[in-house]
Order: sequence, then structure tokens, then C-alpha cells
Amino acid sequence: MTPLLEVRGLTKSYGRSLGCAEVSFDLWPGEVMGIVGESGSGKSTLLNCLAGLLEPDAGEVIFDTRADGPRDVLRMGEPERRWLARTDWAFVRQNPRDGLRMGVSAGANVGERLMAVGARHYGDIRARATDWLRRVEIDPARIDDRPRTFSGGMQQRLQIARNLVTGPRLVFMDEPTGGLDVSVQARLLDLLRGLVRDMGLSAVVVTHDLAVVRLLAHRIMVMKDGRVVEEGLTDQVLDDPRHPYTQLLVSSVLQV
Ligand SMILES: Nc1ncnc2c1ncn2[C@@H]1O[C@H](COP(=O)(O)OP(=O)(O)OP(=O)(O)O)[C@@H](O)[C@H]1O
Repeated sequence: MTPLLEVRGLTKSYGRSLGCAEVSFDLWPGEVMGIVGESGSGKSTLLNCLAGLLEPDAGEVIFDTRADGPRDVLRMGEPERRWLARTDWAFVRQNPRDGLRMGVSAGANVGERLMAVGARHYGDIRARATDWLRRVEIDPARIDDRPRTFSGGMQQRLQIARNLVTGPRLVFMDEPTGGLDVSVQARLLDLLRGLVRDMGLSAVVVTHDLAVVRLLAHRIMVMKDGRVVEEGLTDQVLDDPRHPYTQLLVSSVLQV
């Protein structure tokens, strides 16, 4: 089996300040990798470099494309990378306002992404949008409403529908439950877990919340000051942390 994503020596600095350094890992099909660490540890820098949103100073991000097999994303042309971003990749942002178009209806938010990959038949697009609203537990009667009339949790679920409707193989998530009430977070995590499992998705999830990785991630990488200090199976790392920084992270949470 070929890894879906092979990351080698990924390094990014902002002038004299280090974003992330020498990050390497493989992500296998169907696997969820959690990236944890405190604020400023380099999680977002890493995620943005992986998703082609930020250009690293060094390293390789090799994605197993459907058409041509493993390709270095960082050396791809912009059109090809944009096509990947619309088809095989998805990016769920912490703030749904950054991942949705607030001025158009819920149905259009989902349908738009289908149209971007060539869907043209209005009836089909609406039917698939309706189906996805149901899958993310939004009443399809709200299909013509704008996301700004939705609660934060509903907006986040809509963002997930918009991202997953095209059947991507790799999903990047940046604090997907951040900023939501605890009970809303729990429901969203449950939904995400079900979707990841049912669709066989691979994902890279950035969070500072160990409960999120405990539920979603098969493996985790712990980052500190831009570097990976510990990596392993989620339960193993959280139950028996080796690095003093991971021990501190785990012990600072009463219950994970
Ligand atoms: N645009 C930027 N310009 C300069 N320095 C930056 C920039 N973005 C990030 N950094 C620095 O890079 C380091 C890593 O930041 P990054 O945002 O990746 O961490 P993070 O773990 O995602 O933090 P948070 O959880 O707060 O988002 C920090 O020292 C930060 O100050």
C-alpha cells in the first residue's frame, strides 16, 4: 500500500521566527492524524503548508493522486493544485465564516462545490445538497436559508457538508470544534467520527484539545516550538506520554 500523503522535512520560518521545522510523517488511507500542541507550537503553519496554502522553505509533500500516483504537491502547477483542492482535498476551518459563503443559501453552499467539479443538472445538485444537509443533521427545509441565520454548530456542520459533498480523500481540519459550546462540540465530534469512518476518509486534524484527538485520531504528533517532540498511536501517547512536554499537556487536562 502507498501512503496517501508522505511528508518529508517540512520547514517554514517567518523571518527569524520558526513556524515548523523538519516535520516528517506518512498518512495512510483511512487514517486520521492529530496534531496537538499549545498555541504557537506550529500546528497551523504545518497544516497550511500541507494544504498548499503556505509555501514552506524546505521539504516535500507527496500526495498519491488518483490520476498519476505520488506527486510532490509543492512542485505542482497552481491549476493542478487548485483542482486537487476542489476534488480530492477538503479544508474545514475553525471559523465556519472562513469556509462558507455567508451571502448565499445553504443549498448553494453545498451545490457550488459540486458545480466546481462539473455538476450541471440543477435537480441532481439540489438532490445531493438535500441529502448532505440530512447527513449533517440540518433540516432540509432550511436549504434556501442563508448560513448567517444558522447557529454556530449548524454553520460548522454546513461547512462539513460543503467540504465532503465531492467525496474527497483527504481532509484538513483546523480546530474543527473550536469556539463551540461543549455540548455542541460533542455532537459535532460524533458526526465527524461517523463521516470519517463511513467515507473511509484520511484526515489531518489540528487541535489543542486532547479530547478531540482522543475521539478522532488514530495517531498523533505532539508539537512544541515548531518541532515534533513525540509521535505515536493516540491512546499510547496519551496514556503513557514519554516526552516531558506531552506529560505536561496530558496532566494539564483533568480528563481526556
Ligand atoms: N504570519 C506570521 N508571521 C510571523 N510569524 C508567524 C506567522 N504565523 C505564525 N507565526 C509564528 O510561527 C510560530 C507558529 O505559529 P502557528 O500559528 O503555526 O502555531 P499554532 O500552534 O497553530 O498556534 P495557534 O494554536 O495559536 O493557532 C509562532 O511562533 C508564531 O508566532
